[in-house]
Amino acid sequence: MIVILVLISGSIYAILCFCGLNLYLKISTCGRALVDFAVLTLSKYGNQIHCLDYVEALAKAGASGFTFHIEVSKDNWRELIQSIKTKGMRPGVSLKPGTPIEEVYALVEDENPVEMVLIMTVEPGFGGQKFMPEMMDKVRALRKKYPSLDIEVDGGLGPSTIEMAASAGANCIVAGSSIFELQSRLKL
Ligand SMILES: O=C(CO)[C@H](O)[C@H](O)COP(=O)(O)O
Repeated sequence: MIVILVLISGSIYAILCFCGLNLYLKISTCGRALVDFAVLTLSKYGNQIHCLDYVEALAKAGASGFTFHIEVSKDNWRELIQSIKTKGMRPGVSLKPGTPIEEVYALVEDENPVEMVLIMTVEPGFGGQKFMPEMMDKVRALRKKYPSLDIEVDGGLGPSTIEMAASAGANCIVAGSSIFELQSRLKL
């Protein structure tokens, strides 16, 4: 297993890579510990991932949010949301670029709903990919339907794309390369 930990301006980013699976932990220390966790289905092992297996460990580690991919949770998302909430974490659902936005509506409208939707604006796998502007249709559809929902976008976000995402209705972004590249430029 490879673990990469990076500290920038008080925020810790961790990436764990093992068995063909990448686990991304975003840890922010603004006020209280905040850890968002996403199981990304990038490899041939993707369909064998059981998100439920990770809930307890992440809660024990201090996570306050747990985001799972709908593509690997179609059969058990209700159980997963319940388990995440029982452990005191905030449930979120993520979807890959090829997954229609309609697939998350049931999770947002359920009596025990997710509290955040993460729209991948690149294929899950690695940083440095090109932002997919066509994903903004999903953001717009979601924002129109759910005015107060937290909508996060992840992939290729930076100074040239953030405005597109914000005006489509996203209120949270994940930025990797644009921050790290800036850091390296500042060190030169
Ligand atoms: O998790 C990802 C891909 O799987 C993200 O796209 C990544 O963490 C953000 O990086 P970047 O800003 O370089 O696109």
